[in-house]
Amino acid sequence: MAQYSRVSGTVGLITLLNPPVNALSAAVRQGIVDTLDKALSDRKVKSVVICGHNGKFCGGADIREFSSPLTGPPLIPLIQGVESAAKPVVAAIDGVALGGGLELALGCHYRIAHSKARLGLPEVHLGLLPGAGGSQRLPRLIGVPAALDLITTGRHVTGAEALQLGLVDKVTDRNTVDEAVKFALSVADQPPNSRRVSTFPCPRHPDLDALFEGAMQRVRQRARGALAPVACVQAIRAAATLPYAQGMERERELMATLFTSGQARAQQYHFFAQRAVGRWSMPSGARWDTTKPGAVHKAMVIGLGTMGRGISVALVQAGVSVVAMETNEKQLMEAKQAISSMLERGAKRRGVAPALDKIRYSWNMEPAADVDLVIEAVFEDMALKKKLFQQLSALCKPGTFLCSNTSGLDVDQLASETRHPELVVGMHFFAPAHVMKLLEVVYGSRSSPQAVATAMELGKRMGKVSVAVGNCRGFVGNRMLKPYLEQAFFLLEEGTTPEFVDQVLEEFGFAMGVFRMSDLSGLDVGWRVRKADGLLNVSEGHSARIRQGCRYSPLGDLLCEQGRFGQKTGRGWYQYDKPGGRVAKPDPWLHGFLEKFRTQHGLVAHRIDHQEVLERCLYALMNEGFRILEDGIAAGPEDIDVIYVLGYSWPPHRGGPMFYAGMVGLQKVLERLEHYHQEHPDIPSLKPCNLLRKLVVNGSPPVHKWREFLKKPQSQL
Ligand SMILES: CCCCCCCCCCCCC/C=C/C(=O)SCCNC(=O)CCNC(=O)[C@H](O)C(C)(C)COP(=O)(O)OP(=O)(O)OC[C@H]1O[C@@H](n2cnc3c(N)ncnc32)[C@H](O)[C@@H]1OP(=O)(O)O
Repeated sequence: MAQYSRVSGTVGLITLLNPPVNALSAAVRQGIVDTLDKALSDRKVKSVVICGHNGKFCGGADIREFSSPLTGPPLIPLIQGVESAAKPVVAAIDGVALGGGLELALGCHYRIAHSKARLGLPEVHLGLLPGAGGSQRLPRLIGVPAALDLITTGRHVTGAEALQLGLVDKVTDRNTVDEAVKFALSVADQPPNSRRVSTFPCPRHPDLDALFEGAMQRVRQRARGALAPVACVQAIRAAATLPYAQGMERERELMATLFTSGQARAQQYHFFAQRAVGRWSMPSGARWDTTKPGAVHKAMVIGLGTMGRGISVALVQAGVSVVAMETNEKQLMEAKQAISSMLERGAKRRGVAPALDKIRYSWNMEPAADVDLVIEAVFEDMALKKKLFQQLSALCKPGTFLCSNTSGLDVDQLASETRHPELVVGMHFFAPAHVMKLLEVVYGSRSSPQAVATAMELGKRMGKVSVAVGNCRGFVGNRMLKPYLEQAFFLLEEGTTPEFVDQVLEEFGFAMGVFRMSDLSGLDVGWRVRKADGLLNVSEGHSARIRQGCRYSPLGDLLCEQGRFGQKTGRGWYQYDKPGGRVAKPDPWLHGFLEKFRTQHGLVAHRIDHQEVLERCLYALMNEGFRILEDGIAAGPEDIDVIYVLGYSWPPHRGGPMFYAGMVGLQKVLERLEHYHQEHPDIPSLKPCNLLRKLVVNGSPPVHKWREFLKKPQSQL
């Protein structure tokens, strides 16, 4: 709804009221129509201010309403009504003005913003475009290049940047509504005719064709296969080339296509899933809303390789004092330099001073005695980590949380080395740790709810989306990755090439196909893990393609034996112009090697098509996701999907693997898995999991109902 009052004698004040972000629900839209009517018909009112309750202007259209038939006054004519008002209307922008919220402000005749307010048109992240006139008014106000940037990236700008762009008329550090009222008094006598943005000509640009071509190329590269960014560019092109009314018609057409698309549904699901994972629970019955996190003022990071450096930066940027530790003095010095420059670059980007005084460096463990939390980020070696946890347990003050940045080792084993296993959790960061938004928080069988709450909260302070998951090999993300990688290797054995597999996966929307990714992260990483797992030993009398009773592809191991570790050695699944080179080129040597391998093992290459690559890689991965749900390692499909989109570059417009399984149809996923498992009975990951069967038997319910089919955890509280 919206509240109305008259202030300072002649200013009609409309306050949007819909906590927490004053989204433009049907009731709010009706409220605006009614209160604007009141203000315009009140003779004592000379000008109008629109603001939001509780320091937030407006978070945009109410996204929850998009999944049911639209009711209440539509937004486009409402904003048109504001713009055509005969009395000056001023938007007082505090907190946020996003999406429809900013579009409403663009319909006002003046915009006054707090310097720290955040303004933006983030609809592209919801699979939409700014469809309430935003795509037509913004370029008219700030020019085509700036509008292209804001609308296609969905990025937020501060009030200060908005002023530079010409998006707002004034910024203030004082009370925004008071300032807006003063401003409204000052313009009360000025007819708003010349202030209607829809009547502005779009600022000219010397080479529109080149500008739009470049923009189209960028969006297609950034989000392969996503419809919304392309539609955003098309809508802005309409603003630049057509009269306003025709531009609005084009905006409406493009929006109608997006609005009902599966991609929009997927991206809106992802929006709410990111928020839902914050409401975590553990099998013990412990929950986010009944557990208080411990205070973390000071933390220690042990091991300053790539991960440790990124974690240290993320902690410092979150305001935590850090002791960064590394035993090797040379590495410690290198790390210090690298961390300082990362902090300086980050501070420059955010327009603040670098908090270099928040971090100190140590080559020994002694400072651990005085910290609230330790994150170890040493080499992925269980024996090494165990020893470290023993030492920490003896050294730390009572109550210090001990966290491991392991990407898949057993958290319970680490906890069992300590005197207080309840204080131990996994904090699995993703590289680069100061950039990537995902954090897997891994609870072991003895982790206390408070330890989990502390890690979850710390992740949030670092600007991450934290997902609580159970303890198993690889946790959620890496456990699901295993069958996906395996399928890709098997497909090579059976007849295809790394280029074709990557092309299919990239067309699906992954930023990088599986082989390019493997070259980037280094083939030796998985090789070392397989060695530790005893997978490199061929049992006597058995084929090299069977290990531990299941089908196994030795291809990755054979490449490693040749020193082909990927980009860093200049050779891997592809060839590069030099070690460290980034441009992957098909490698005739590898094609020959694959042929030789097939001959050696009596394999006859067959034609593998696009569908088979996609289905075998993705359905095997989804199948493992269903197993993870069945095992209670993830509390719900949203947790898995958020992990995959934020940590494994699953395309957001496909929602995540579990959401995508629902989009494809669970029946179809089951049938195809059955088909492939029949063809390859020696690949257990292709055997459809029971939960998938159970969901299909129960009519393939939508993803938000799957939790009803999961085993209920037994509360032990
Ligand atoms: C037949 C077909 C016809 C088709 C034609 C159709 C034409 C239709 C025309 C309609 C035109 C509409 C055009 C406008 C579109 C939009 O405006 S889309 C929305 C754009 N806005 C956003 O994307 C902003 C989303 N929100 C945020 O980014 C953040 O929430 C925030 C505002 C920056 C606040 O962040 P923070 O303080 O961290 O809080 P959160 O935890 O994120 O949010 C708190 C709760 O509020 C919920 N929420 C936030 N925004 C919205 C929203 N816009 N709608 C609904 N709900 C919202 C959020 O989910 C949190 O709640 P919980 O999920 O319960 O935790």
